[in-house]
Amino acid sequence: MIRVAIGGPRGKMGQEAVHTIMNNENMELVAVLDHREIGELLSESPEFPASYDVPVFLDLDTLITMISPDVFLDLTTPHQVFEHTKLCLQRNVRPVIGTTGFTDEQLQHCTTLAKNNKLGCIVAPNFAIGAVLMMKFAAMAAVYFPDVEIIEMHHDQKLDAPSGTAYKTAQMIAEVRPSHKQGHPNEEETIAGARGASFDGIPIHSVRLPGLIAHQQVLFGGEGQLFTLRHDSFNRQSFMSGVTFSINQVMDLTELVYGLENIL
Ligand SMILES: NC(=O)C1=CN([C@@H]2O[C@H](COP(=O)(O)OP(=O)(O)OC[C@H]3O[C@@H](n4cnc5c(N)ncnc54)[C@H](OP(=O)(O)O)[C@@H]3O)[C@@H](O)[C@H]2O)C=CC1
Ligand SMILES: O=C(O)C1=N[C@H](C(=O)O)C[C@H](O)C1
Repeated sequence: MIRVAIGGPRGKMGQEAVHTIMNNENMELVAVLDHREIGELLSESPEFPASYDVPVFLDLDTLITMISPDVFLDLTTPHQVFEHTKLCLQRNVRPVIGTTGFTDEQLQHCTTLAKNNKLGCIVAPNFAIGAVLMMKFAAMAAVYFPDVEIIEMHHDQKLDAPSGTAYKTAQMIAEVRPSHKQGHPNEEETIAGARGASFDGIPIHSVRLPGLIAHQQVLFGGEGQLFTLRHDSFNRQSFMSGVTFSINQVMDLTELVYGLENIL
C-alpha cells in the first residue's frame, strides 16, 4: 500500500484525484491538506461521500508529523507549490507535483534538494499521456520544422499563463531546434502582445474561455505546408492514469524528474 496525501482536495483536479486514490487498491488516502476550515474529516465537506473518513489538515508540516505519508500529491496553486515541495523534500516525503507555475530557479532548487536527500520527486506539467506524446512529437518535428508557434487553450479559472504544458513544450523544442529567428525581422506589434509570449523565439499564445478544459496545438510551418499537433483533454479523468502512474514511479526514484516523458 502506498500511503498518499493530497493537497487541494476540493479543487477541480483534487476532487478527481481523491476519488481515484480512494478507489485504487494499491493506494491509501491517508490525509488531505486544505487551507480553509472544512471540518476534521473529508466526509464533512459536501463534495465527498460520508464514507471518506480521511483526516483534513490545514498545515503541511503538521500533516507530515502526524501522518508521515509516502507521497504528497500537490494540486493546489502556483503560489503554494514551491513551499510544499521544499517542505516535503526536507521531511522525507516524496512529492508528485501536478500544480504548474514553478520558476526555473524553484525547479533547480528542488532538483538539488531531491538529489542531496536521494528522494524521488515528480514534477509533471501534464499527466495526460496524449499531452506527453504531443510534447515528444513536437520535439521530433522541430528538428525538421524550425518555424513553430504554440496555442494553448484553457478554462477561464486558470491562474497561470502560459500553461505548464506550453512552457515545457517550448523548452523541449528549444533543446533540439537550431537557434532560429522566425517571422519577419521588421515585424512590429501595433497592439502589445499581439504576437504572444516568446520562449527562445517560439511564440506562445494563451486562450482562456469558459467551457474549455485543457487543449494545445503546436503549429509547424514549412514551404507550402502546415503540420499541426493537437491534444485535447475533455475531462479531468484524462489526467488520472498519469497521476497513479507517477505515484507508483516516485516510490522507486532517488531524484527529481521533470516531465513524464522521461519515465514513460
Ligand atoms: N499536471 C497536470 O496534468 C494538471 C495540472 N493542473 C494544475 O493543477 C493545479 C490545480 O488545478 P485545478 O484543480 O484546476 O485548480 P482549482 O482552483 O480548482 O483547485 C485548487 C485547490 O487548491 C486549494 N488551495 C489553494 N491554496 C491551498 C493551500 N495552500 N493548501 C491547500 N489547498 C489549497 C483551493 O482552495 P480554494 O478554492 O478554496 O482557494 C482549491 O480547492 C493548477 O496549477 C493547474 O495548472 C491541472 C490539471 C492537470
Ligand atoms: O490548469 C489546468 O487546467 C491545466 N494545467 C496544466 C498546465 O498548465 O499545463 C495541465 C493541463 O493543461 C491542465
